[in-house]
Amino acid sequence: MIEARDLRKIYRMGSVEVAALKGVSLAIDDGEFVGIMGPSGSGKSTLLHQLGLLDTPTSGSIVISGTDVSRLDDEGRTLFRLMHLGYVFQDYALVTDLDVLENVAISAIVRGRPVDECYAAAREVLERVGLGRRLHHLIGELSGGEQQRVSIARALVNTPAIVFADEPCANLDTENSQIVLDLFRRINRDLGQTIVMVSHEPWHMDYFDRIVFMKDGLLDTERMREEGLRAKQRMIIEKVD
Ligand SMILES: Nc1ncnc2c1ncn2[C@@H]1O[C@H](COP(=O)(O)OP(=O)(O)OP(=O)(O)O)[C@@H](O)[C@H]1O
Repeated sequence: MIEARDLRKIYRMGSVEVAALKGVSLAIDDGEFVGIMGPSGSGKSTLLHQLGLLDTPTSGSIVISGTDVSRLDDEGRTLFRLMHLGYVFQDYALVTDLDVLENVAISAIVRGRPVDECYAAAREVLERVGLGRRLHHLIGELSGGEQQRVSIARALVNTPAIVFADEPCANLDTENSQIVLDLFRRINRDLGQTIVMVSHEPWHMDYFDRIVFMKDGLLDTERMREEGLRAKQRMIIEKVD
């Protein structure tokens, strides 16, 4: 589904250069729920932004569903994002002048689908995230957790190949974070939705199929090996119990 090779990203600010990614290669399979974790400043968001075509790497290649997206021009990237990818951000990024249903439907409308079909799809996906009774509420009338569920519905309405989520629980309390994570887990299991999510909360680890640990702009392979062993041990202990 996603194959990234030797991704490097250097941010330049005047004469200062920050190497945020120093050669990251990874593959993500169809239907995986992958967490990107690691300390602050390790390059998690930068990696997500490159994989999600929200930014362009300094070098390296990314192939998504067989398309070498690193070769696309700006227009091609915009179109690819629109047709194949969905996004959930920590600040929800919803349109406050529109109601819940419109916020989700508009994402399908801009893709050129017939308007009736877009509203039907928006209703269906809002039911799925448990907001079927909030269709005509304005965004300001919803809790943070509900707003994040609207943005998840918006990300899903076009049945994207991959949903990218950058710290979607950063502004939520534990209870709402749990609701959002349970929802992601359910969407992943029921729809086979591929999800790539950045998080820095250790308790989120239980929700992911696999975790990509970052450290100082590189994959933290040592940590990944340790966590893999820990998971294996847990499985053995559960079997013995
Ligand atoms: N637009 C930018 N311009 C310059 N430097 C940047 C930019 N974005 C990120 N960086 C730098 O790149 C490095 C990686 O940042 P990134 O945001 O990817 O880390 P992160 O692991 O997501 O951190 P956090 O958990 O704090 O969000 C950091 O040193 C950061 O200061």
